[in-house]
Amino acid sequence: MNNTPLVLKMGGRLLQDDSALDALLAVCAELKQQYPLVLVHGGGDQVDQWLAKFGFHTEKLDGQRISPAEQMPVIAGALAGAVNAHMVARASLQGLKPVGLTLSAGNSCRFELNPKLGAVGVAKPQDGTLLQNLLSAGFTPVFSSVGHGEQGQLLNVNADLAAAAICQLVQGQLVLLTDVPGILDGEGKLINELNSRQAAELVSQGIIKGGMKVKLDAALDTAQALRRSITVAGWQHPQDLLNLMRQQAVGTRIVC
Ligand SMILES: Nc1ncnc2c1ncn2[C@@H]1O[C@H](COP(=O)(O)OP(=O)(O)O)[C@@H](O)[C@H]1O
Ligand SMILES: CC(=O)N[C@@H](CCC(=O)OP(=O)(O)O)C(=O)O
Repeated sequence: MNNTPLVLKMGGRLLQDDSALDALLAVCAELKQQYPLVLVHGGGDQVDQWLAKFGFHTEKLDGQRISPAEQMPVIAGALAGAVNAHMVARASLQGLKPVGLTLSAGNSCRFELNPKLGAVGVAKPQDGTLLQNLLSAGFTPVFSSVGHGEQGQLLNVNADLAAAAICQLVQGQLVLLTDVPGILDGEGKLINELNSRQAAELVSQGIIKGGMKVKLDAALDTAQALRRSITVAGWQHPQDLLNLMRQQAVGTRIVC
C-alpha cells in the first residue's frame, strides 16, 4: 500500500452516464487496493438543469457560476443532494465504502469569498482529522463542492478548486478527470506537459479559457503547494487511470 492518497475529481458528462461512471468506479476499486482514495465531484450540468427547472437564469464569469444567495438551495440541492447521493450509490455498488460529505464536514475546508460571484467561495485546506480518520478506517470520502461561510450561509465552490483544496489537505496526488483528453493546444492537439510559464502564454493567447482555465489554476496552485505534478485527463478510457498510476504518459501533466 502506497500511503499517498489519490484524489480524483470527476466532472462533466461522466456524472450523467452511469455505464461510464460504473466502469471508472470499478477501476477506482482496483486503485483503492494500492492507495487511500478520495473522490471529489462536480455537477455543473445538473445545476444548469435544476436552475432552469426552477425558472432561474444562470451565468458564468471566468468559468465560475455567479450564484445569487436565493439560488443556493437549488444549487446545493443538485450538488450536495442529488449528485452526491448518486455518486455514493454508484461507488457503493463497486464496494468502495463511500461516505458522502460537503467541503465543510469536520471543518475540512475554509472558504475565501468572491463577492463578484455571489455565494461562491474558494476552498482552502483547514482540518484533515475527519478525512484521515475515514481513510484509515477504509472508507472512501466522496465530496460535493458545497461548503458554508462564517455566517452559516451555503457556498458554491468550483469542483476543481474544491479537489485542489482536498488534495492539499491530505498531501495527495491529484487527477482532474474531464470530458476532453487533457489540455489542448491551438490546433486541438493534446499537450503532454505544461509548466506555469507555458500555461500563462496559452492563457494570454486565449487558447486555455473558461472551465479549463479554472482547472489549470487549481492544478498549478496544487503543484506549487505540494511540489508534485498534477494530471488533467479524460474519463472516457478508465484503463488510462491505471496506466497513469504506472507512470505512463496520460493526459496533460502540469508541473510548477
Ligand atoms: N485549451 C483547452 N483545452 C481543452 N479544453 C478547453 C481548453 N480551453 C477551454 N476548454 C474547455 O474547457 C472544458 C473543460 O472544463 P469544464 O467544462 O469546466 O470541465 P468539467 O465540467 O469536467 O469540470 C472543455 O470541455 C472545453 O470546452
Ligand atoms: C462556483 C462554480 O462554478 N461552481 C460549480 C460547481 C460544480 C462544478 O464545478 O461542476 P463540474 O466540475 O462538473 O463543472 C457550478 O456551479 O457549476
